[in-house]
Amino acid sequence: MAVIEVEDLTKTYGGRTALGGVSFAVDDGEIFGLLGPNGAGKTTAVECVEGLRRADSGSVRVLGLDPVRQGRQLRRQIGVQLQQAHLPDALRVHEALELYASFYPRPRDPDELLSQWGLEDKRDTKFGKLSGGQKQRLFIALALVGDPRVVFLDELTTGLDPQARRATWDLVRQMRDGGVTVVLVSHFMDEVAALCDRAAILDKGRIVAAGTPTELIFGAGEQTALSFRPTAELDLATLSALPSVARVEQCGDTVTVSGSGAVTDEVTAVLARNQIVVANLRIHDRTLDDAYAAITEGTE
Ligand SMILES: Nc1ncnc2c1ncn2[C@@H]1O[C@H](COP(=O)(O)OP(=O)(O)OP(=O)(O)O)[C@@H](O)[C@H]1O
Repeated sequence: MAVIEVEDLTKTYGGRTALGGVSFAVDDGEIFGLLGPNGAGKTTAVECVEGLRRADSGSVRVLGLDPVRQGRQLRRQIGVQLQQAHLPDALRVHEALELYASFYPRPRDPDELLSQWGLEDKRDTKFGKLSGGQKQRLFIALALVGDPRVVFLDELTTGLDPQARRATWDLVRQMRDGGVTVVLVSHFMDEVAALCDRAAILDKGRIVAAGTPTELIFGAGEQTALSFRPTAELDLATLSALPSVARVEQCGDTVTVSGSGAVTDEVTAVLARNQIVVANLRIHDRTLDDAYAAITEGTE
C-alpha cells in the first residue's frame, strides 16, 4: 500500500523549473531514497510532500491526506529530521526532546527514546557539546518523538565518520523494522545501496530512473568490466561474439571487456580454452555510484 503518492508535480521559481512533472509512490514500511545532484529538486519535492511548500500543479497524498489543505492533521503523523542549525547550543538533550514532545498529541516517552538511541548518558548535555554522531541520533530521536508513521531524513550522515555512519544506518533500519516508512534524501550512493528498499533518481526536476538499488544498477546497462593484459595473441572477435559481452576495447596492450550476466565466466572460459594466460586481471562490478553517473551523465 502506498503511503505517499506524488503525481505530476510541477514547481517553478521565477520562470525556472525546479520540478517538471515528478511522480513517485512510497510503500508502507519501506526506506525510499530520493537521489540527485545539487539543484535537482529533491528538497522542493520533499517539502511539497511535507506540506512546507506548495506545488504549482500536480497532486500529493500522504497517508491519504493533502499536505497543504490538511497540513495540521498530517504533521502530527510525520517526523522531519532537523538540520543542525535549527537547535540552540545551550539546549539540553532532554529539554529538546520534551519541547518537541509537547507539539504532539500522543508523543513517545522522551526517556525511552533517549535509551533507544543510546543517548541516556547525554540527557543533561547541552546540544553544543554533543559529537556529530550524537547530534544526528538526537535529530532522529526528535523526528520520532511524535510517534510518526512516516519520517523524512535529509542528508542523514553528512559529516559523520564511517563508523558513526554505519551505526546511523543500523538505527534507520531499526526504525523501518519498527513499522515506520522512511524517505531518505541523499547524495551518497553507498548509503542508498546499503539502506534503501527502493529509490528514485531526480535530475533537473525530473525522475530519470526508479527501482530497487539492484534494478537501478542493472537498468543502467553493462554491469561488469574485465580488464587484462593477454600474454599471447588473442582474437578479440571471439570475445565480442560472446552473448554476455557488450563491448571490447583495446588500449595499448590492455583489453577491456564490458558486459552483463555471465560475462566473467564466459570471458575466462574463452581465455582458458585458448590457453591464454593474462596479467593484471581486474574485475570491476558496476556500483550504484557508476549507475548514477551513467544515468545523470551529460545532464549538467
Ligand atoms: N525558494 C527558492 N527560490 C528560488 N529558487 C529556488 C528556491 N528553492 C529552490 N530553488 C531552485 O530550484 C531548484 C531545485 O532546488 P532544490 O533545493 O529543490 O534542489 P536539491 O536537489 O534539494 O538540491 P541540493 O542537493 O543542493 O539541496 C534549484 O535550481 C534551486 O536553485
